[in-house]
Amino acid sequence: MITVEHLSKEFKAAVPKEGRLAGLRTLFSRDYKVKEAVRDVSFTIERGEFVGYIGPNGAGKSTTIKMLSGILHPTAGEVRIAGMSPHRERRSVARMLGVLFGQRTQLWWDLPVRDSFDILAAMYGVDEEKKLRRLAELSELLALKPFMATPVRKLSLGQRMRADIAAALLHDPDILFLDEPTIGLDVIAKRSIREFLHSINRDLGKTILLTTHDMDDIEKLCSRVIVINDGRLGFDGTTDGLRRRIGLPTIIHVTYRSLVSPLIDGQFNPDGWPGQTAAEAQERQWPLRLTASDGQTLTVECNRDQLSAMEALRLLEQLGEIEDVHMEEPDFEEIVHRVY
Ligand SMILES: Nc1ncnc2c1ncn2[C@@H]1O[C@H](COP(=O)(O)OP(=O)(O)OP(=O)(O)O)[C@@H](O)[C@H]1O
Repeated sequence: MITVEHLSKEFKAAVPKEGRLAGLRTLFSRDYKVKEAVRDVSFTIERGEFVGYIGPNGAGKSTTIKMLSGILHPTAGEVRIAGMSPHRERRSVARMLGVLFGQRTQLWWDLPVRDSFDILAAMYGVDEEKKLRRLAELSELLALKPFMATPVRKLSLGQRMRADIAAALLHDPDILFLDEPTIGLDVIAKRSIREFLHSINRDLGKTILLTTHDMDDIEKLCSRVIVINDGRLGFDGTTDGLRRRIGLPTIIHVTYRSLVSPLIDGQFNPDGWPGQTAAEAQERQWPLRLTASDGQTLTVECNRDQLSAMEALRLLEQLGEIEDVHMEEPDFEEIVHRVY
């Protein structure tokens, strides 16, 4: 559905001058600094995928989305949307795309929301009957009714974002590019937008590329994540794959009814685990690391790359009769920070 091959974008910016009339001299200067915002990025996205496109500030996310939607022309490389170039076949591609930049509205600030929808429908060639049907559906799903007659400047941020999402979907595009659709929203507004996005992906098969700094959005919505850092692609795979690659341990708290003490000096018995071979014990290849012991409760770290949760539990069972188990998966935000 979306193919990106060796995509790069350079920006030229005038080097600022200092001293008298600095602004004017910068304006007429021929000294440029080149910023490589996106460098040799390649990926493909299949129909119906929900992909997170993440990276730290200034990584090149918005620049990529602008190239994917034909707003910016790449310095090198190619983008294909359903086989078409968003730059050369802009009109045809625009019909397939809905784009949202959460930081900027595409609605008319002083006009009632309804009027903005009318203008957008006319721009996209959506006929009256289809427009009314789409608006009725979107208004129901995104609860737009109470503020359809309100000028955009008077909307709350959550209302404005819902109106902007409706605007991006008015012409029923197959693909959505969403740049920070939950920025600045409270927990409830975020949840309602997340649920809406999840349902249009799952039930209507919309292909979605989502850029956000909110790792909860990514974890809850995206099966796949692409990480970009300093313009370069750093990771492309599943969210689980990202967890495995970073290898932060799962923390397991086990409370025993009676503990067959595996501990000597606060460490696991160096003679090995029950069930461990002598050779494994000798090499001290402990599959779990003990981080705390408090009476009947042990806290251990388990590297899920080496050991599944079931295997870890089977081992822990051999130390005594288990009363309760609590597992803490590594925080996704923490994982992502390690990739940045
Ligand atoms: N029009 C422009 N002219 C010059 N430099 C630009 C321009 N647009 C973006 N840049 C630079 O390109 C780099 C990537 O910017 P981009 O907006 O794509 O990052 P981003 O990943 O979306 O960041 P953020 O998360 O902060 O929105 C930044 O260093 C930015 O300053």
